[in-house]
Amino acid sequence: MWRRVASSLSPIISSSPSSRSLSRNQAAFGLIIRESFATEISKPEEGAKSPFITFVLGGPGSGKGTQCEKIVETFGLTHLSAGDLLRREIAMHTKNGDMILNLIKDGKIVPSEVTVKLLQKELESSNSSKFLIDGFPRTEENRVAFERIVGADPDVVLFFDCPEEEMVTRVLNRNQGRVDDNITTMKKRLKIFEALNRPVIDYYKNKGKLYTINAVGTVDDIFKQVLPIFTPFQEVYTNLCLHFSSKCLSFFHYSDIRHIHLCLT
Ligand SMILES: Nc1ncnc2c1ncn2[C@@H]1O[C@H](COP(=O)(O)OP(=O)(O)O)[C@@H](O)[C@H]1O
Ligand SMILES: O=c1ccn([C@@H]2O[C@H](COP(=O)(O)OP(=O)(O)O)[C@@H](O)[C@H]2O)c(=O)[nH]1
Ligand SMILES: [Mg+2]
Repeated sequence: MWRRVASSLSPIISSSPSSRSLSRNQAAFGLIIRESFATEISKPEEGAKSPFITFVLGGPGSGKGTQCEKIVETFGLTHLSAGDLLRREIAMHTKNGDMILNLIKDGKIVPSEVTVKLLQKELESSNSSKFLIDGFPRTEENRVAFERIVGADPDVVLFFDCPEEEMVTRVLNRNQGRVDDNITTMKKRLKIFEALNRPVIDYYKNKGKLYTINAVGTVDDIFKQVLPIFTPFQEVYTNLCLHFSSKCLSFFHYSDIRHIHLCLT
C-alpha cells in the first residue's frame, strides 16, 4: 500500500501559482527547489512505492481512451482503463461478471469496492511508477474509496470537456461491439455523468489539480492541449538524469519529482 499525503502538493505546472517563496537551495543545475521541500513534504515510507497518478475524466465518448493512447505513446505512462478492467471481468466470467454486465448495460456505476480492488491489483503488480487511470473515479464515492483502499491521490486530473451531441455521435459510431453503445444506455450515461461525475470534477478543480481540455476537434488538435500538461514533468526528469550522477540517480523515481517539487528556472 502507498502512503500518499492526502494534502499533496499542487502539480509543478499548477494553474494557480504558489505564493510560497522560492528557497535558498538555488541549484547549480539550473533548478530551483521550493521551500516546501524542507517543510511540507512527508517522505513516503521506506520501500513504499509512490506512483505518479493521472485520473482521466470526461463523459462517455469524450475521447478519454483515444487521448490516453497518445499520452502512452509520448510519455510512457501505463494506461489503466477502469471500463476495460470491468469488461475483462465479464469476459472471464468471474464471480462479479454478471453483476458488472448488468450495470454496464444499464449505464450504472459498478460498486466502488469492486472497481477499486481491480485498479489496486493492477497498480500494485505493475513495475511502472506512472499511471493513467482512465474513466475513474466516476463518483465521489469512487474517489473516496480509492483514497481509502489504495492510499494514493492523483497528481494530475484531466477532464475532456465535450458537448453531449458530439459524445452521442461518437459513441453511436464507436463500433467496438460494446453493450452500452446504444442510444438508450447513452442517455442514461449522460444523466449519470452530470449527476455523479460532475461533483468529482468540481472537487479536483477546487484542489487545483484539474486540467480542462476542449475535447472538440481532431485527435491531434486535442492532444496539442494535453502535451504541455505532461511536458514539464518529463523535462524535470530529463534534467535530473542529465545532472545527477548515476549513483544519485538511482535514488530518484519519476514520482519523486512531485515530492521534490522542482521547477525549471
Ligand atoms: N477528436 C475526436 N474526433 C472524432 N472522433 C473521435 C475523437 N476522439 C475520439 N473519437 C472517436 O470517438 C469514439 C469514442 O472515443 P473514446 O476514446 O472511446 O472515448 P471515451 O473513452 O471517452 O468514451 C471512438 O470511436 C473514437 O475513435
Ligand atoms: O470506474 C468505473 C468505470 C466504468 N464503469 C462502468 O463501465 C461503463 C463503461 O466505462 P468506460 O470508461 O469504458 O466508458 P467510456 O466513458 O470510455 O465510454 C460505465 O458506463 C460504467 O457502467 C464503472 O462502473 N466504474
Ligand atoms: Mg473509454
